[in-house]
Amino acid sequence: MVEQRVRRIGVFGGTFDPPHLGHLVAASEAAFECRLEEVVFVPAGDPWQKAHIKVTDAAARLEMTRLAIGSDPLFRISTCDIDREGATYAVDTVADVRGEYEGEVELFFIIGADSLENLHTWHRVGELVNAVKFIALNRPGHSRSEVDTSFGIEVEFIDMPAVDLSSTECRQRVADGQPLRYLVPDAVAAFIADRGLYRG
Ligand SMILES: Nc1ncnc2c1ncn2[C@@H]1O[C@H](COP(=O)(O)OP(=O)(O)OP(=O)(O)O)[C@@H](O)[C@H]1O
Ligand SMILES: O=C(O)c1ccc[n+]([C@@H]2O[C@H](COP(=O)([O-])O)[C@@H](O)[C@H]2O)c1
Repeated sequence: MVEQRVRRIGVFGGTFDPPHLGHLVAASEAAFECRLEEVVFVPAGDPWQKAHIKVTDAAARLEMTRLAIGSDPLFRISTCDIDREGATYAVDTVADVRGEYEGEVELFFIIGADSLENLHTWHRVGELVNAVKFIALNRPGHSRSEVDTSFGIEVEFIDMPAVDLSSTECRQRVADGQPLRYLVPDAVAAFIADRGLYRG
């Protein structure tokens, strides 16, 4: 009997408002270092921890994420978090993405060091850490030592070439009339310009 290989899949959730080169490098490095056969980008429907800031509508963030990954065969999108009603919880993301595959898959949640520091505040985090392993990426200003791994989380740290860039900075640059050239894929910059996003 031929033994079935367990597929190794990365789950990369984010608000992606907008997606930028930090996200793409993080996904690519995680896939390479952890031998993932696919990375699923999952734009958040309702990122509840960002309720205090204005978040661009989900359809536009989804379209920008589609444009950002382009035709890269390693990347795909899941709309599960946008399709689900209510606050977006990673524990639901992981269950829904698992349901998109037939057979056994091993899921790895890709996360920046800044988000990892807040993991203890996430909804039903005990269930989440039992359901997935984490791949954590360095982010300027955040160090591994600040991460609490005491609650049973399995995490592999990857040292990617540091990208000192955030979606906040991208939005601010547009508001200030500065270019996004080479900070986001060209197609994303064109979409932002066409739609007049982030102009303040
Ligand atoms: N430059 C980066 N390097 C490494 N990880 C990143 C980087 N930017 C974002 N991430 C990670 O990608 C995931 C999704 O991030 P998100 O979409 O919130 O982008 P962001 O740049 O952090 O946005 P914002 O500035 O609006 O908070 C998070 O796990 C975050 O830590
Ligand atoms: O599950 C939670 O409670 C939870 C709280 C905050 C963030 N997340 C997830 O973390 C990912 C990155 O979120 P963000 O807000 O940094 O873009 C995205 O998939 C979110 O749904 C999840």
